[in-house]
Amino acid sequence: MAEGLRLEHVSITLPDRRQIRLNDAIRPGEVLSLMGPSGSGKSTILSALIGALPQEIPFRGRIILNSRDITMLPTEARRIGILFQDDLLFPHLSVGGNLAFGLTSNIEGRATRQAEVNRALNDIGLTGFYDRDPATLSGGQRQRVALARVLLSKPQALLLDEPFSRLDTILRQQMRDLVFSRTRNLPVLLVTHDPEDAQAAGGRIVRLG
Ligand SMILES: Nc1ncnc2c1ncn2[C@@H]1O[C@H](COP(=O)(O)OP(=O)(O)OP(=O)(O)O)[C@@H](O)[C@H]1O
Repeated sequence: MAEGLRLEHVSITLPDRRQIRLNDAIRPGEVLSLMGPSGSGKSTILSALIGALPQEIPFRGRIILNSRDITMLPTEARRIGILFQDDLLFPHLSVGGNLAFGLTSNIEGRATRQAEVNRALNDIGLTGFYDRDPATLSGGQRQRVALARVLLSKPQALLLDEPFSRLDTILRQQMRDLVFSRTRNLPVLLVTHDPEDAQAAGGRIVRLG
């Protein structure tokens, strides 16, 4: 398989000497759910994938994204997006300003950037939110903005780190639908404690620990 995210013979040794081993591939449009008890190494795997593993945690194996070996690349060159439980927005910028922030280097011209951000906001049901102060957003709206931000960065793979766990039941369902419908062309790795998240994702489940 050339397209997608491959973890080839990945082995990570945790500080207490436990080993995590993964040899798997996620196709574009597939969601692989990673489950396991607290401390089993789920966040450590995400750190390894984005290239942010602490020096003291040894990593072996290769990470291949769309045929490109990204194992040794710095975080910003990997083209992997990540959505967290609690995404932080710059408080001194508007919602639109936050979203435009990451675009400055690759899209020329203020009007073009603004149009691109407005398209992204429309796409996630936040039409007219460009000038809003992030402090006035609800938890669900913040998660939508975080989703728009990660999609605007045009990742080739997406990691989801418990992105639904702070939301109430109804919002959670809506956010799952939104995330999975907007990421159909990407390989997605979902870290979750919630079996319902994994069920909604509809893909395979890998258990750690
Ligand atoms: N930088 C570090 N220094 C020391 N220990 C670490 C470091 N990073 C992770 N660990 C340890 O590695 C183990 C795995 O942690 P990790 O955060 O990956 O687990 P997790 O499955 O994501 O847990 P949770 O579900 O609680 O988020 C834990 O025992 C943790 O204490």
